[in-house]
Amino acid sequence: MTRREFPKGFLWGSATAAYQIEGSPLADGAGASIWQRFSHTPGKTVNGDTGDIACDHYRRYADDVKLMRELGMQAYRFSVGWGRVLPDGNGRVNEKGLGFYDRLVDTLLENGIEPLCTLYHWDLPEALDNRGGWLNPDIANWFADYASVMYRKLDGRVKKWATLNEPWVVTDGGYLHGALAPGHENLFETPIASHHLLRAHGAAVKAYRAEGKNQIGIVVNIEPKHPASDDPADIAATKRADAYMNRQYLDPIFFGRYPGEMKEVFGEAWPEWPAEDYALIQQKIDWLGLNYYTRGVTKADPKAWPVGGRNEPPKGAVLTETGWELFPKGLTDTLVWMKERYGDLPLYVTENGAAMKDPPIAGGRVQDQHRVDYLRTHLSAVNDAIKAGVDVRGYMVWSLLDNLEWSLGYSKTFGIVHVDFKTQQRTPKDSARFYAEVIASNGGAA
Ligand SMILES: OC[C@@H]1[C@@H](O)[C@H](O)[C@@H](O)c2[nH]c(CCc3ccccc3)c[n+]21
Repeated sequence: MTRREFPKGFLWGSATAAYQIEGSPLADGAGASIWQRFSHTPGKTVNGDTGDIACDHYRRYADDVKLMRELGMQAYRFSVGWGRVLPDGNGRVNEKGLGFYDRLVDTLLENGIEPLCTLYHWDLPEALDNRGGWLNPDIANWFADYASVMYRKLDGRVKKWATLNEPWVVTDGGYLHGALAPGHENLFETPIASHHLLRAHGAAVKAYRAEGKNQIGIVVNIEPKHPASDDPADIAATKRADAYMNRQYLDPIFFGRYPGEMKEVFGEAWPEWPAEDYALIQQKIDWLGLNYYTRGVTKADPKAWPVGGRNEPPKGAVLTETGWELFPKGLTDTLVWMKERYGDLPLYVTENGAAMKDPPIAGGRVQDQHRVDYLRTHLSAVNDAIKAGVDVRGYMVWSLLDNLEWSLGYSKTFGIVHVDFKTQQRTPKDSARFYAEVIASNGGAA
């Protein structure tokens, strides 16, 4: 194994999201989310799986934090269920819901683990969706008011905030293709939801500047896009795919404008927005989170709506269980690209991991060598970006636990810790043991 030096103080942790692990979606006065409704809608998730129980983390959080400590975790990226704290989405605060996150943060700190808090990881309160949700311009204020409740309660103990997790997935999955909650398939709604997500992000950052004393950023998913061939149609489709996924959200935040290709992608469905929106969206942020899993290879295809290009991994590509090509170099390239395009602000890899066909537990072990190999190659890729001068400050593996993989239910497992959903028994996989060594050696074991 080659020794890989990571900077002193590099932050090693794991990531999860509320609806994917907590269970107890309506406990203690919590308001239902759009994922509660979506997962209970027949046909929307594999096997009709829901987050009713998930990893039962709402009740088992103390044991899960103990497990993080045993693995040597230094940080934990979690998300807050908006509806748990504000059952109607705005207005009255549910103290019991807020109390869960208060206790979770204290338990993390007591175990020497830094909490990183994501305010929105896809589980919009149903009550707000009933008022238009991300299609209602008022949501920027609803989100900022909710964010302020969380800042007042947790800021100081939480020193790194993220407003949104992956606005691209929220809109592409939830408003364009309908694969994710709230399940809309509407070309005209999609850019409106995107724009309101960005305005909500800006409003929450602005609210943070009024009362927060630490750092706030945003988490985006980025896939480097490569043309399937040097056919000009493939190259043009690749540019559109890159704009649509990789630049659509960070360009407005850093440059106050959308990529020029967006008009091509959405055509008559692409709206114009007033200058004051861009001023709100362009609030200065302190750090950027990158969720990296794979690259995209784009083949021109007029039927592949709305980009006019479909993803086509090359022949012979090795794929994970979710069909994503193993391409660790894309992680290096993306980190370098983010620094070069958006500036030298602190970057965190806020998600990286893989769904693999894990072998069954045998003798208390899950020998997930494929996942160990995935982590090793991607950690090496992070190290290459650091050596290239990128200010990468931490890495959160996705995910701590096997959990509800959204519409794919429990059929796909990303955890470094196996969860038996019948008994709720946690079993660290070989990848957890490997990751514990990586942390203990500050990357040396990678
Ligand atoms: O799919 C694995 C994880 C999810 O479980 C996380 O909640 C989510 O933040 C997340 N994002 C991505 C990459 C973007 C993506 C998500 C879903 C489908 C296709 C691409 C992968 N993941």
